[in-house]
Parts: sequence; C-alpha cells; structure tokens
Amino acid sequence: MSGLDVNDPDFQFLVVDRKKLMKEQTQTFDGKKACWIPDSKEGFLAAEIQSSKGDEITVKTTEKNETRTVKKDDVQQMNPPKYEKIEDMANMTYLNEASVLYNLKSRYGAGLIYTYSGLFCVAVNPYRRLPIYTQKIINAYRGKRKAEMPPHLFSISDNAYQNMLQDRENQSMLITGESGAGKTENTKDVIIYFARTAADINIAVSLASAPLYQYRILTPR
Ligand SMILES: Nc1ncnc2c1ncn2[C@@H]1O[C@H](COP(=O)(O)OP(=O)(O)OP(=O)(O)O)[C@@H](O)[C@H]1O
Repeated sequence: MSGLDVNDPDFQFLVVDRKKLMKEQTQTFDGKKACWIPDSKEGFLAAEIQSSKGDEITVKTTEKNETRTVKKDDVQQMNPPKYEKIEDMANMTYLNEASVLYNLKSRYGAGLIYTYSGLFCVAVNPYRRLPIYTQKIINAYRGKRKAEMPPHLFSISDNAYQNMLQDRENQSMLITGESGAGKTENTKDVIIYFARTAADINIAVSLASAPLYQYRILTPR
C-alpha cells in the first residue's frame, strides 16, 4: 500500500478511498455459487449457480435476477470480493478472462487506468489527459519499489532505470496493443519520465512493426 492520500486531487486517479474499498472487499460472497457467465452484450455477467444438470448449469444473474441456462464449460469462477480493484492481477485466485475484464473495468470506473498483471502493466485508454504525469507524480515514483506505489508506467520506467544503474545492463520495454490503445501516448510519458529524472541516458526507439514498439534504455557511455 502506497499511503498516498486519495483526498489530494493529484492522487485521485491513482488510489481509491480506502473506506469505500474496504466496504466493497467485505461484501458477502458464496464461493460455491458465485460465477461469471458469457453475455453477448456485456462480455460477462455476474451470476449465482442455482442447479446443474448434465453439462448445463442454471444460474440467476446478480444484477437483473434473470434465470439463464449455460454450458458448464462456459462458466468462469469468480474471485472473492477481497480482490476487488486489485492492483496486481497475478495475485487473483482465478486468473480467467471474466475476472481480468471485471477488474480492469472496475478500476477504470474508479478512475484507475493502470493495473499490473505480473511483469506487465495494463493501460486502459482514458481518452482524456489525466493529471497523473505531472512533476509531483514523477517525484512520488522516483526510486520507489513497484509494490510501494500504485500501478503506473512511471514505476515500470523507474525500475528499468534502477536496474540499469545497478546491473550496468541495457533495459528493454515492450509497449503493445491494438491500434488506438495508447502506445504512442504512453511512450511519450515514458520518455518524459526519463527526460525529467535521468538526463544522461540514451533511449533508442525502434518501431518493429505496428502495433508493437520496442524501447531500449541504453546505459550511459
Ligand atoms: N494515457 C492517455 N492519456 C490521455 N489520452 C490517451 C492516453 N492513451 C491514449 N489516449 C488517447 O487515445 C488516442 C490514441 O492513442 P495512441 O495514439 O497512443 O494510440 P496507438 O496505440 O499509438 O495507436 P496506433 O497503433 O494506431 O498508432 C490518443 O490520441 C489520445 O487521445
């Protein structure tokens, strides 16, 4: 936990109100019944298992209380509420598509665009400039370990920089996603981070093939 103050407007797009989050994380939950079912409109819907017969399961959807019958194989397990808005999805009990999508959506709804998945940092396009690339935020991430701060590409950048200084090895960062996902915007912010914190490094940008960019942080000569 970072200890960043959610009431500070500079951090409101990086952390959520702890009390509100605690309330969400302690909701009642029946792990044997709670599940995700596919839905043509929403992707997945939260549901509760009512009964099963052969390879089919009958559920009630949580939001609209509709009864649906789905194939057992299409049902995905739901994580307990304690994983609500989890910062690193690699720590979820069930790392399935529905849970990943739900977590990203839930965080995005709270204004959080960055989420880790192990070594990866997933960025969801906010389609507006958020105040999370300022000098104050850069200073907050500088020299901090990944687990100490909320997910941000500044953390990935800073860790690469620290690794370079420590190991005297060139570092690579892979930024990938579909067209319009935000590769160029995030790359610009990575470069801004290095420009403001490490003036003495060379950054080689190679455009391998769209939609994939590769950036190498080269050790100072
Ligand atoms: N982090 C962000 N903050 C603000 N706006 C963003 C961010 N990421 C993406 N956008 C918005 O989305 C648009 C598309 O993003 P961007 O150009 O970075 O996509 P891309 O992945 O590089 O696309 P392409 O592969 O087609 O070049 C940007 O012009 C910007 O308006």
